Amino acid sequence: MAAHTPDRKQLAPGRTAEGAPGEPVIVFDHVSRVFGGRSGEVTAVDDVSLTVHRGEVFGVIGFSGAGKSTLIRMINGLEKPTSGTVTVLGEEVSALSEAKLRPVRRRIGMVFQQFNLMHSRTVAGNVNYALATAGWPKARRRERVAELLEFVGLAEKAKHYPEQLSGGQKQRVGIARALAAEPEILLADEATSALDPSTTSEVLSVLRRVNEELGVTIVAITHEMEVIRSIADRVAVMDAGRVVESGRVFDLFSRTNHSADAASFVTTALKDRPNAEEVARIRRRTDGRLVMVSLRDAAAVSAVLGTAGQRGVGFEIVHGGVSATKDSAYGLLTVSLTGEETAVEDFLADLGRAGDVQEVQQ
Ligand SMILES: Nc1ncnc2c1ncn2[C@@H]1O[C@H](COP(=O)(O)OP(=O)(O)OP(=O)(O)O)[C@@H](O)[C@H]1O
Repeated sequence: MAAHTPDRKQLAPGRTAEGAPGEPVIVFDHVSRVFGGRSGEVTAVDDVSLTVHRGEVFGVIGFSGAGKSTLIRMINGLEKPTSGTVTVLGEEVSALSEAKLRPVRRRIGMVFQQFNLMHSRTVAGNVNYALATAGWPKARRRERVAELLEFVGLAEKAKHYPEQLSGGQKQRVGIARALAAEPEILLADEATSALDPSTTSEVLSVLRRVNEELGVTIVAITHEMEVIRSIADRVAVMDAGRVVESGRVFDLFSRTNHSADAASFVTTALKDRPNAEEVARIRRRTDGRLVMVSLRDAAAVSAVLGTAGQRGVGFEIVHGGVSATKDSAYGLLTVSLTGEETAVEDFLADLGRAGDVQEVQQ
């Protein structure tokens, strides 16, 4: 991609050498969006403040209706806040007229759940059209189209029409088109929600390369935990318009003490936590004390579990799972502990130093 991107390194350097995030590129400051309707008002986004830094992949996750689409649409000015400000690449987009928004929008690409390709144009034609719209001179477009299709692995499909492609291939064309004019930010609106699991991973790996190789900042909204797990650095969990939890992906997945609002989403989405029905089933066959232990440091937790026998504590792993995020493995085990109360207390204190421990309440 170097041919037309001589200043790409200065433009979008991604993280610094030390791994610290770049400067803020998207800032939501106390943003609310209220829609009026016949059946009353809906607060789609409710007092959201968050910052996305250059070079990161920021995920926004939540159930349908949580306000994710409204939030992402405010980044490129397709939606305006009712109150608060949205600043993107240094411009307060929430205050800009359509005409003044145009140059900012050129620096932001977008991919959609339903791909939104033009069916009467070939794959190359779709990408070329985006370049033409962005004002690229004809002489430079052909080479740029080839470069983009090469990047998304579809060089040999240039002359095909969208209907001849699989869902994953269509979305890769969507990504090539979104990257055409060298955006600094890419917005992905449920980019993999229409795809099956294998094509989802193919598209996610292209998005990861867009971030890592081109240094493009990505905001991905999704209801799929898998998307967050595999590409995001940080995540905000939305519920009823509010951000109920945010932070590094690993921290969110490995924590047991979620706020009440976030807990309902997180426990539903993460299968390593027993739901109420599973807890009831476990309780029927064990009368031990049930605790959830996060494996932030699996070796440390294993070392403590290994001392159980000699301390007179019996333990059984009754539920759990270990998965990989973008950076590392995390896991959550539910164990049933039996033995003298003081021995169990003592053991739990050590376990709490190795991991994050929470008593199962239900
Ligand atoms: N233009 C609109 N007019 C009225 N209400 C709207 C409008 N857009 C969104 N809403 C309402 O705002 C709330 C949040 O919707 P939004 O689409 O942002 O959520 P979401 O998390 O993206 O959900 P989904 O994945 O289903 O799109 C919903 O209650 C929705 O009905």
